[in-house]
Amino acid sequence: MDYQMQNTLLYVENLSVAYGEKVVIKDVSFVEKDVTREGSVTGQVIAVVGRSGRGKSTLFRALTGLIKPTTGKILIADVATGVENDAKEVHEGDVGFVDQKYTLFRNKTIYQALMFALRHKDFSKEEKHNTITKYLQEWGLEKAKDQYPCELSGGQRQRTAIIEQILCSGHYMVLDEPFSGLDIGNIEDVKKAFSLITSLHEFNTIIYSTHDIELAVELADSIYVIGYPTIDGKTADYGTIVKHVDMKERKLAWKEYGVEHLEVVKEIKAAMLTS
Ligand SMILES: Nc1ncnc2c1ncn2[C@@H]1O[C@H](COP(=O)(O)OP(=O)(O)OP(=O)(O)O)[C@@H](O)[C@H]1O
Repeated sequence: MDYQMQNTLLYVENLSVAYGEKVVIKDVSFVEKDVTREGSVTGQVIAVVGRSGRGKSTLFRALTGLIKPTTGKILIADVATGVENDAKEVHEGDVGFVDQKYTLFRNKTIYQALMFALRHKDFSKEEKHNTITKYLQEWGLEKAKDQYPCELSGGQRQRTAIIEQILCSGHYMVLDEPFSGLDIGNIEDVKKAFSLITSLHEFNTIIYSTHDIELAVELADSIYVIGYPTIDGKTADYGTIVKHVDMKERKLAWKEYGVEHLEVVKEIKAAMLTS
C-alpha cells in the first residue's frame, strides 16, 4: 500500500470511467476523512451535485464496485482487519447502493427481505429477528413488516432499501437521488434516516446525489460539484469535480440553515451553470 489512510475513509485518485470508447468521467480525485465531533458519534454526509448527464450515477457505480474504472483507484478504510489505517480496494458488496427506483424483491415482505439481507451474517435466528425488529421500530416500519413492495408507499420502500443495505454492507452507503419524487413528509423521513445512519457509527458514510442544492447544503458536510470542465477556453465533454465545498472548514456543517447557507447555494448553482 503506497498510501497511508490516516483517518481517511474514502480515497479516490485519478478516476476515469468510459463506456466503450466514450469517456464519461475523468481526473476525479478526492479524499474524505473521518469527521469527529467531541461528545457525539458523527458519521460523514457527502453530497454530489451537478447537471444532468455529468456522470454522478457513473461515479456512484464506480464507488460501489458495480463498474470497473478505466483508470485510477478507489480505496476505502478496511476496519474489519483491526489494523489501524488499513485500506482496501472497493468491491461489489462493500458499499451499499440504493438506486433511484429503491429496487426490492417483489415476492418478499419487508421482514423477509431484511432476513435475506442478513443471510451471510454469523447471527442466530433470534439475533437476526431482534436486529430486524429494532430497525423496524426505529424506522417506523413495524406495522408494514408483512407487506410486499407493491403494498408500500415510496417512502416505505426507500427506508426498506436503506435498511437492507445497512444490514448487508459495511460502513458506506451510496444513494442515487434519494429525495427525488418524495413529498415533504417523506423528505423529512429520509433526513431522519440520514441522521440515524450517521449516529450509529463513527465511520458510517453517506454519499448521495441530488438536484436539490438546498438539500445538499443543508445536510452535507462535504459537497462536490460534477461538471464539464473548461480547458483552454473550451468546454470538455466529460465530467469531473469542478468545485468542492467543505462545510466543516466554513463552519457551516451542523449549523442551523441560514443566510450563509444560502450564499453557498448561490455559489454552487453558479458553478453548475458554467459546467
Ligand atoms: N450504460 C451506459 N452506456 C453508455 N453510456 C452511458 C451509460 N450510462 C450512462 N451513460 C452516459 O454517461 C453520461 C453520464 O451519465 P450518468 O447517468 O452518470 O449522469 P448523471 O449525472 O447521473 O445524470 P442524471 O442527473 O440525469 O441522473 C451520459 O452521457 C449518459 O448518456
